[in-house]
Formats: sequence, structure tokens, C-alpha cells
Amino acid sequence: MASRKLLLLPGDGIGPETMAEVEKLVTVLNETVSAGFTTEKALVGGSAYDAEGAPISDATMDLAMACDAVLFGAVGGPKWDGVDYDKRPEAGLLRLRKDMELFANLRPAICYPALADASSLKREIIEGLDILILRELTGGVYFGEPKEIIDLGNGQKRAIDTQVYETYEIERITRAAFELARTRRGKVTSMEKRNVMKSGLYWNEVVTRVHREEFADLTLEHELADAGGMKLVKNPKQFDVILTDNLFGDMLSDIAAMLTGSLGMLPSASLGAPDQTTGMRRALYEPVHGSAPDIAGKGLANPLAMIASFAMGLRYSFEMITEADALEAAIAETLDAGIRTGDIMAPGASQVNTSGMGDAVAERLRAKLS
Ligand SMILES: NC(=O)c1ccc[n+]([C@@H]2O[C@H](COP(=O)([O-])OP(=O)(O)OC[C@H]3O[C@@H](n4cnc5c(N)ncnc54)[C@H](O)[C@@H]3O)[C@@H](O)[C@H]2O)c1
Ligand SMILES: CC(C)[C@H](C(=O)O)[C@@H](O)C(=O)O
Ligand SMILES: [Mg+2]
Repeated sequence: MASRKLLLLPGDGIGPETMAEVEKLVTVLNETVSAGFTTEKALVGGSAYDAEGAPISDATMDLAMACDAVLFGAVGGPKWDGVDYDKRPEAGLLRLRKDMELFANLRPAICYPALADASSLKREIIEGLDILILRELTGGVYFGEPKEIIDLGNGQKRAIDTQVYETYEIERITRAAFELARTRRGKVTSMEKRNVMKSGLYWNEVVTRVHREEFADLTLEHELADAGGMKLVKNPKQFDVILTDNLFGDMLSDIAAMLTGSLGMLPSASLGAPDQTTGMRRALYEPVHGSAPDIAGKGLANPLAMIASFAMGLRYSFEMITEADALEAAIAETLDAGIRTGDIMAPGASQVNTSGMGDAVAERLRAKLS
């Protein structure tokens, strides 16, 4: 039997609630197809800060480096608003991304047929939507130095963040975008702000060159990121793969979430480069949404983004394609059956809590794999 090591980092707020639903699916996979998953759990974010004094401990980082895939819930919340900047919950997630070198963040936005009326946009705009935002995740303004607030001594301060991209960082994310586009509809739209940012100008230059030299059979388009955001809402189906930097990717993916009906629906995969000898790549799977402090502890969280993130893990880390397809079909069938959490509730549907949604998916997955 295969042995597959998962590190579960539930985190804060609704993170533990949504992770509990994934644990049910791990059990289903072990029982039906002898998947051989073993799980270990550790703290991250505010809960790690409270118990261990840091948003992620070195010991947890070691576990993350040693496992086959990390499943991450969410971190943050008002409880930790006052903690030192370096120890804020979000710093735990950023350390995982940086130290594991997870430069490619895949954020697919799919409109399930049953949810075509859950979006704030008209049905015809989002029906059949299937786009992929590829966000560069280990560079840009998130990590550039200097990053500081300087006291100018005259009652004024200067706050600085630095947007930095080097050639290799743009080249590798561009290659990832075209490789993904090749398995889809063959089009990449790169979004930056070349009209005001040197990094945007250089991003555009490198993407154009990599396309010309290595992927000339595929289509490349460029958009300024602000206009791209507008087009994402106006006519999202014109896109296939959207290639963008760390900050624009963060914003564009939250916008894309509303095309699918709810932030509670958007999964993501964060991938590193394949190891030269084993071919395995470091990977972390997490929903796009945060810890949702406003609904935490009430059983109101939609676990489907976390569950769909696990499905991406089956696909990208474990090559369990049949099982990934089955899990995604189980999600679609659950929605088709009118089972909804509050965020995607519709007239005539039946509302369930977080656990009820997880049970409904687990039951359908078990039926498919048994
Ligand atoms: N990956 C992460 O851990 C991550 C991502 C984004 C934000 N955050 C952190 O989360 C905290 C809260 O941030 P925020 O409020 O801006 O964003 P959020 O994503 O937590 O919530 C935004 C809104 O969407 C709703 N929502 C989010 N996920 C949902 C789900 N699964 N089901 C139903 N409704 C859901 C929330 O109730 C809220 O109204 C902050 O500390 C932020 O830094 C963490
Ligand atoms: C929590 C935060 C650090 C994170 C980000 O800004 O990348 C989140 O918003 C995301 O989209 O994953
Ligand atoms: Mg975000």
C-alpha cells in the first residue's frame, strides 16, 4: 500500500472547521481505495503564536519540509491585531510559501452549474466559467526589501514596501503558465502595470520573450492589471490562464471568487519546482479565503474551497486523477442536489452546516469509489 504523508495545518477561525471535513475525506480514501494517507497535525497562525510564541515554529517547518503535501486551513483574526508585525498570524503562511519555495499558486475559478445564480453577476456572464489565475507567490512586494517604516524625526514617517522581480522568477512562472495553458484552452493573459512600474515593464518583456522562444504555438495577451480586473468582471469567460504577480494575483483572485458565488468556493494549490532526482514537488493546498472571524465557531463556514483544495492535492501531488475527478464530481453532485451552506443558499435549496456539507460530499465520494 502506498504511504502518503499529509501535514494538516488547520490554523485559526474557520480553518479547523473546514479541515475537519477534509479529514472525513481522507478516511474515505483510505477505506475505499487504500490510499495510505497518514496525517499529522500542527499549529499555525494565531493559535501557534498563542501556544508556541511564533506563527510557525521551526519544528512545524521541519514537518512541512518532510511531508508529501501540506493542507492549510486559514490564519488570522482580530485577536492578534496587536502582535508584532513579524509574529502576526499571516507571517506563518508567508514563511511556509517562501521556505518551501512555492512560487506557483494556482487559483482556479469554476462556476458550478448549480451555482450560476449564486454569483452577484448575471447568469449568462458566469455560466460555464472555467478560468485559472496563476499567481507568482514567492516574490514581488510581499517579500522585497526594504520593507519598513522609518521615523523621519519631524513628526513624519516614511512607509516603504519594495516590488522586486528577477529574470528567473518571471521566467519560471511564465513557463508554468504556458504549461498549464497547454492542458487547457491554450491562452495566457499576462497582467501587470507596465505603464507605471519598472517591474511591470520588465515582467512584460520577459513573458513576451519566453512565449516567443518556447511557446509560440500558444496565445499570449497582455492587459494592464486594472483593466484586466474590470474585464474579469465584465466578461470573465474571455480568459483561460491569467498570469500575474503576487499582489495583483491576491486581489484578482478574490475578485474571481465572486464569479463563482462565494469566497467559500475557491481552492488553491501552491507548488514548487519538481525535485531533480525524485520528481516530487513541494506543495501546499489551501482555500483562497481567510479565517472568516465573523462566522467562526458557528458551523456556518462553507468547506468546499478546502475540500476542492484537497482535490487539487490528489491531482498535483499524488497523481490520484480518478480520485480527484471523483471528489470534484461529488462536490458538483452535492450542489446539484440543492445542498447549500448559507453563503451560497438559494431559494428552494436545503441549508446545511459545515459538517453537513462535508458529510454530503463524503457520502457521494464513498459511493463513487466503493
Ligand atoms: N490563507 C489565509 O489564511 C488567509 C487568506 C485571506 C485572509 N486571511 C486572514 O483572515 C482574516 C480575515 O480576513 P477577511 O475577513 O478579509 O477575509 P475572509 O476571507 O476571512 O472573509 C471575507 C468574507 O468572506 C466570508 N467567507 C470567507 N470564507 C468563507 C467560507 N468558507 N464560507 C463562508 N463564508 C466565507 C467571511 O465570512 C467574510 O464575510 C484576516 O486576518 C486575514 O489576514 C487569511
Ligand atoms: C493571508 C494573506 C497573507 C494571504 C495573501 O495576501 O497572500 C491571503 O490573502 C491569500 O490570498 O492567500
Ligand atoms: Mg488573499
